[in-house]
Amino acid sequence: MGMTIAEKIIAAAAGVDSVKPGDIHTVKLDRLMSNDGTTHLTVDMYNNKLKNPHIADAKKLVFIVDHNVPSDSPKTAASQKKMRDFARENHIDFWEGKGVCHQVMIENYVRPGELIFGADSHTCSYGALGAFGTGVGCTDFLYGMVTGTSWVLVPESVKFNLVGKLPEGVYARDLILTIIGEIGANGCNYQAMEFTGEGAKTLSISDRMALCNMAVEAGAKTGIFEADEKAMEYLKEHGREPKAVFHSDPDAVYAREYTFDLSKVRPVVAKPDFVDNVVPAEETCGIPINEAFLGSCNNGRIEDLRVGAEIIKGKKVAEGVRFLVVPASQTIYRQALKEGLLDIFMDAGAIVMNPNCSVCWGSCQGVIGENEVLISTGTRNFKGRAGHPSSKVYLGSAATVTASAIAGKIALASEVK
Ligand SMILES: CC(C)[C@H](C(=O)O)[C@@H](O)C(=O)O
Ligand code: SF4
Repeated sequence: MGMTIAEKIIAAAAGVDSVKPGDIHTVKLDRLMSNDGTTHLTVDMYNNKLKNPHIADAKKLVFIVDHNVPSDSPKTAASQKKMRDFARENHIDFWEGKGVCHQVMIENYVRPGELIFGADSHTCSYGALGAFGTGVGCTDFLYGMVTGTSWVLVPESVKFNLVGKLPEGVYARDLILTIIGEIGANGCNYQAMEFTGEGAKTLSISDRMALCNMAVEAGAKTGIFEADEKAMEYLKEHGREPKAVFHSDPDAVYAREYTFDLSKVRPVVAKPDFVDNVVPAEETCGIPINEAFLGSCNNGRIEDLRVGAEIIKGKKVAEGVRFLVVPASQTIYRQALKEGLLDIFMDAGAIVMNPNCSVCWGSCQGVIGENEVLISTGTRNFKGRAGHPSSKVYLGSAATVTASAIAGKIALASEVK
């Protein structure tokens, strides 16, 4: 029986010829990533619960401080110190303030064909480069750290056949929100969302990241693209070689197949308090906002900043509105600086922040108050995600977020021209 890319990666990690959905395999992990959301808990378990604490292979571990950076309280400072000290003592790659973990991973580590566990739900982003990334809790992370292995229940794959090309002014962000709106927040529970077809080839690595990153918002175990020429080019630019390049077999079995015509996608917005509460952006136009956020591992890349800068150039952020612009990594920050994008944002009255999760995580920067409204390029709009339980989060593309910052209410880019 043929296998999908996801199945082939698991088979290789398990050292077997073939796997099928429902099998449970012990797998060798290529890499493990953990951030300041939970690493202190892992370190506590490591120090207090294990009889013989040791690390299988420190070279496979990456610790990244990105959620609350710079730290915002004595409590986070203490957790981060624990993480920092542990990384130093155990020779673990450590990043702090360099960017959102998934962006740092894609820029510096991820290789096609790898199996990567991250103590963060959006680890599924790594499928943009043809790797199988998935989120685990810190107990599973600890097991992987100590043994270098873990177990995987092979997921079914679901095929998303993409045809056509996204129209001008419509983005991968609109596409993934459209997909999630259609299939629902449980639409691909514990399945691998494989994005394929001619339309997939038209998408940049940044677009592919935006798609795979939000696979977990449809309940998926991972999101994945085949590593094609674009992925190889990205790897080359970043000085890396693939581990293995897998293609799905023509007779691979899928639980379901969907076709999405990219040319028919339009700007959409996910209304509070669920990511699948997706409507045409027009339906939300006019809703007053207090804050707009352009950033996160979903939409804080240079491509997104370019979209925002082009819209806001020569214009001003609406009075009384905070517009937070947060490049997803320092590399992106420097590039935006070089291209003059940060000047454009600052001239317009935006607040440009250091690379971090910012208000996507909602505990460090830009936290919103009672009954306030945020329009965001972050990943989630759950109740209280960005601050006060009565506050509301709308999710839209970089274009919609920037246009809304200018208008002071949810708006389409075409309205602020
Ligand atoms: C802090 C972390 C564990 C969490 C996640 O798992 O995704 C966060 O990144 C999020 O986006 O909600
Ligand atoms: S940017 Fe948002 S989704 Fe991404 S890791 Fe940070 S909090 Fe999670």
